Amino acid sequence: MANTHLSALAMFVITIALTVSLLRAYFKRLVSYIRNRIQLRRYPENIPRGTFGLPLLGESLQFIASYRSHTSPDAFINERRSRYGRVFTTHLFGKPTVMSMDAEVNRFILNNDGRLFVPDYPSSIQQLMGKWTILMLEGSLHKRLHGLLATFFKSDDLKEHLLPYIEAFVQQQMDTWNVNTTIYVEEETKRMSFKLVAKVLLGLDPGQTVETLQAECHNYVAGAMSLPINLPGTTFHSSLRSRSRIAELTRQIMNDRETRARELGPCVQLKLHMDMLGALMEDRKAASAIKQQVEEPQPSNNIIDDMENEVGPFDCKRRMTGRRPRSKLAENSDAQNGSMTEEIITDNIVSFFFPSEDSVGMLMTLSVKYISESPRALQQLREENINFLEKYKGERLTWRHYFMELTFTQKVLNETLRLANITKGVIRKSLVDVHVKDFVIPKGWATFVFFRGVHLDEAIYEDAQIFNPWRWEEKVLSSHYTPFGGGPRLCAGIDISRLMAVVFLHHLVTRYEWEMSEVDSLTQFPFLKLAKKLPINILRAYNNDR
Ligand code: HEM
Repeated sequence: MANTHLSALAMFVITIALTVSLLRAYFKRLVSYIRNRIQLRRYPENIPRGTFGLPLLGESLQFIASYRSHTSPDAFINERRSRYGRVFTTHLFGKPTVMSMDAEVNRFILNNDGRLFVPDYPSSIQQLMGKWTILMLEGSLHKRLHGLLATFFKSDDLKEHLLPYIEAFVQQQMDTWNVNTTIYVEEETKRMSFKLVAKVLLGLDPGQTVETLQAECHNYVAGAMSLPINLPGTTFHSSLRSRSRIAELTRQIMNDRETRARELGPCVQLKLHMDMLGALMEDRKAASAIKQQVEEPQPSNNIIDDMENEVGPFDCKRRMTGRRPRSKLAENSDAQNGSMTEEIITDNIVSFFFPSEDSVGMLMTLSVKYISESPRALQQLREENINFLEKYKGERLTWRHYFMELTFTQKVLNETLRLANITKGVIRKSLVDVHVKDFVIPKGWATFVFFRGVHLDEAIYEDAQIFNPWRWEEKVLSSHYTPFGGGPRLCAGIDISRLMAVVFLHHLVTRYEWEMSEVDSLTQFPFLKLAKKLPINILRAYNNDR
C-alpha cells in the first residue's frame, strides 16, 4: 500500500517536473523568437534573404523532412538557393540561422573561428561531450589542445606505429569473409575502424574490453539524437550512463599507467603508449595551467585590434563595448605550473569516440559503394593496387608508400569525401555583428557552414552528383573542398583516416571480387547511413602473398 502511494507520488513529481521544464523551454524559445524578429529589422538590406518559417518551429521540420528523403535530400537547400542565393536566412533547431553554401563566405567563417565565431552545439550535446572537449573549447585553450593533438596525430612516428595495426585489423576482418556469402560492408568497416579508434585513443588491442567499449559507444552516440530528458528509462539518460562508463574506463587506464610509470620510470612508459591518452597525459602540466587560468579569467584590452587585423579583404565591424564577447577560456596563457586534470583528459578522450567512430567506417563503406557502381573506376583501382602489390612483394611498407604511390586510390577517396559529405557542415555562433561580402550575420545567430552545398555545386564541380575520381587529375584540393573542415579547427585526424581507408581499399581490391547484393540508398538524417548497410556478395577470393 505504502509502495503504491510512493510510486503515485513519484509519478506526480516527475509529471510536474516535466511540465515545468517543457513550459520553461517553450517560454525561452518564444522570447528568443520575438527578439530575433526585432533584430531582423536592424539590417533589412544586408541580412541574407530568406524566411524564419513557422513561429517557434522555424523551418526545422522542412529541413529534417528533406534530409530524411532518399530521393531528393537536397530539396530544402536547392529550393532556397534558387530563391535567395547561396547564403540565406532560415530558422533551424530553435535558432535564427544563416546558411552558407558560398565557398568564400565559408572560408571566412572557418578562418575566423575563435575571433568572430565560436562553435555552437545544443546544450544536450555539450552535456554529452563534456565541457572540456576540444570541439567546444575556444581561444587559447583550444589553440593549445589543437596544436598538441594535431602534432600528435600528424606525426610520422604515429603513422608508422599504427600502420601494422591497421593492416592487421583489416586482414583479420577480411579473413572472416567467405566466397558465396553476403557481407554487410557498413558493419564490417565499422568494426575495423572502431578497433583502430580504440587503439589510437586508448592504446587498446582488440578483445573483450574493446567489444564492451564499442557497445557503450553505440549507446552513447544514440543520445545525440534523443530528447534531452535525463530521467531513468530515457535514451538520453542511458547515453549519459554510457558516457560515465567510458570515462571510468579511461580513468582506470590512466591510473594503471601512472602506477606502472612509478614502477618502471616515466621514459619507459612514454615509449609504450603512443596514443592520444599518452599525449594528453604527457601534456598534463600545461593543460592544467590553462584550466587554472579559466577559473581566474583575466580581462583583455586588445581584442578589437586583434580582430580587425586579421579579417583580410572583408569588412568586419564590431559593435560591442566593455568585456570581449569571447568565452573566459579565450585568454592568453603563459602559466606553466600545475598538472592536467583527469576531467580534461577524460572529456577529450570520451568526446573523440563520438565523431571518429562512425566517420572512418563511413568513408570506407561509401568508397565501396561508389566503386561498385563505377566499373571503370574499380578496374583502374584494382590495376593500380595489383601493380603496387607486385612491386613491393615481401617488402615492409611505410605509410608514405600508400600515400605517394596509390595516387588513383587517393583520388577515389577525395571523390568519395566530396560526394558523400560525411560531415555535412559545421555550426558556429557569431560573437558580434559580422559583415562578410555584402551580408551581415547578426550577433548571436547560428551560422551553418554547409560544406555539402559547396561540394555539390555545379558551378564548381561539373556533374557534381556523379562519382568521377578523374576530376582530381586536374582539380587541386582547394579551399572549396572542406570535407575535414578548415581554419583553426581543421580535422587533426585527416592522415589517420585516409591511411586506414587506403589500406582497406588496397586489401579489398587485391583480395576480392564482389557484386552488390541489392541496390542500397543513403539516409542522411540524423546520421549518414546506408539503409541496408551495403550488402555485397563475395564472388572470388585471391590468396595474394604479401
Ligand atoms: C572521415 C573521417 C573524418 C572526417 C570526415 C572528419 C571531419 C572533421 C571536421 C569537419 C572537423 C571540423 C570540426 C569543426 O570545425 O567544428 C574535424 C575536426 C577534428 N577532427 Fe575529424 N574527421 C574525421 C576523422 C577523425 C579522426 C579519426 C580523428 C582522430 C581520432 C579526428 C580528429 C579531429 C580533431 C582533433 C579535430 C579538431 C577539433 C578542433 O580543433 O576543434 N577526426 N573533423
